Amino acid sequence: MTLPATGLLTSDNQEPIVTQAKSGGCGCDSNTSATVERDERLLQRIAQHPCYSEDAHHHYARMHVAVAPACNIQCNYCNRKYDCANESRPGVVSELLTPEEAAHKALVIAGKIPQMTVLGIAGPGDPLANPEKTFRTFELIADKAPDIKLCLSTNGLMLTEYIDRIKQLNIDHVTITFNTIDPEIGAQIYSWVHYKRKRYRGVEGAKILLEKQMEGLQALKEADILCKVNSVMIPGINDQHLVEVNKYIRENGAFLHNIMPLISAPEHGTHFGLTGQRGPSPKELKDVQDNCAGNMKMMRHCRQCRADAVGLLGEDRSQEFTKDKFLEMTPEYDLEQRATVHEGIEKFKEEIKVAKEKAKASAVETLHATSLQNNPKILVAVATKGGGLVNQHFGHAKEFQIYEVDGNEARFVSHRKIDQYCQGGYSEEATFEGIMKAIADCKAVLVSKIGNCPQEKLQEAGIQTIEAYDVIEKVALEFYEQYVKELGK
Ligand SMILES: C[S@@+](CC[C@H](N)C(=O)[O-])C[C@H]1O[C@@H](n2cnc3c(N)ncnc32)[C@H](O)[C@@H]1O
Ligand code: SF4
Ligand code: SF4
Repeated sequence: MTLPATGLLTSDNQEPIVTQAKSGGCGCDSNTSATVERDERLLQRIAQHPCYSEDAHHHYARMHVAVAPACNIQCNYCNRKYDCANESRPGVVSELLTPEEAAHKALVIAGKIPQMTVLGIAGPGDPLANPEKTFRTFELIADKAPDIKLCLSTNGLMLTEYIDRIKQLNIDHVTITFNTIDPEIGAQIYSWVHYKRKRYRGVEGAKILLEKQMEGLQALKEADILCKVNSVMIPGINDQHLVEVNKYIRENGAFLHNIMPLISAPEHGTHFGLTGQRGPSPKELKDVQDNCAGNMKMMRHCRQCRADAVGLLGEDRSQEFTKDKFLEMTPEYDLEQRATVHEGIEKFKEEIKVAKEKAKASAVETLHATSLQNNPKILVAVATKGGGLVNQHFGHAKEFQIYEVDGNEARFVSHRKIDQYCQGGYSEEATFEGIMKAIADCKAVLVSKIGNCPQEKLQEAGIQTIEAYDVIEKVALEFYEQYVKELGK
């Protein structure tokens, strides 16, 4: 059965909505049950994928294996030669692996981090410009670890050539980077495209790439493979145009749109880094995401990971599994043990759902009881180590998750990286300034604990601190109740 890849997911940041099928006259509606079944199946396909499901990203981890060094195009924002072990950025990788090493690493990590459910190949180059290494890696892993979902991220140039192989290997999630649907704009983003042994530049190259990407998207739809589209937002080049890209991909079967900010610094040695092309501000990014969100589901929790990232999104454990370390480790992959861990996570997710619903009902009631005419929206910053909980000390956070809260819901909207406040007594003044900049538009910070000094400083800046160890949405909505009560006085 070929599923329509869109249509079920129209609400931003929601999991698939069970659509209301039109009821037939007899009251017994086979359409409804077919739709429910389809939605259920779709839910199952993404429920444990931290990138395709915002909800899953609190609980499940992914890993990338860096087996694909070569690329068949040159994007003006990419330089795979620059490496920094502490930096999390696409294309960055500390060491390349052979398929055998990658499979060994995957099995080691599947044992040590059983919540790791997805293995992706996302470079450092293009997986489909390195087909033998890519597919060999997938084959080895599919054979030994059948419960791990396979995923790949490509510029799309060679997608149609390998679609059968992708389908055969049961790769259920494919990402295409689609920065534009206009070759004139493409000419400003790609310096060359290498196709069928010839190098094309300018509009000619961008046109070939675009045609192949469009064909690739169609092929994924026909093969019933879930497709996420990445678009790098480049102010002054494609920022205004991304709504059109969004419309095109939505109409052509993409499941999810991930608009990511351009990362560009002179020291990265990219064309854009050297020409001073800036990336978007968080507000510019959110505005474009919001403009597209009416149309389709947007991904807002992407962390723009390294090509060898390991762990929950937002935590990078790649340095624990460098080649010298993981080659010494014996794989302890245990299918049953992993299934038990996943069952536990699913049960926990259910509990969180119940807590969220209760908090929501209470917030709606409180809002009604106030004299407020509107339903004000506020932002709160959350320190979390995962699990969908407020559970991290202010001083240990390396990022804050930002939730938009109103009287109906608390909704994840973005994450903001910060330098950790606790530096053992050094440069805390400087890091606090950075933190303030990152969360200046938030009304509260939700943390498991916070020291007196930063708490007072936040208060002076008009940001409240809430200490809690509980479900994020619950804490956020409880704060909201308190906030509207004050506002309504
Ligand atoms: C490193 S690429 C690997 C996969 C594949 N070659 C591709 O480009 O889709 C993974 C993602 O990172 C994005 N990316 C690479 N460099 C970037 C940068 N400097 N800023 C923002 N995104 C970047 C790419 O556009 C792509 O969506
Ligand atoms: S396609 Fe991917 S790997 Fe190739 S240059 Fe662009 S971002 Fe880099
Ligand atoms: S780069 Fe984004 S989509 Fe890819 S693994 Fe990281 S969070 Fe997921």
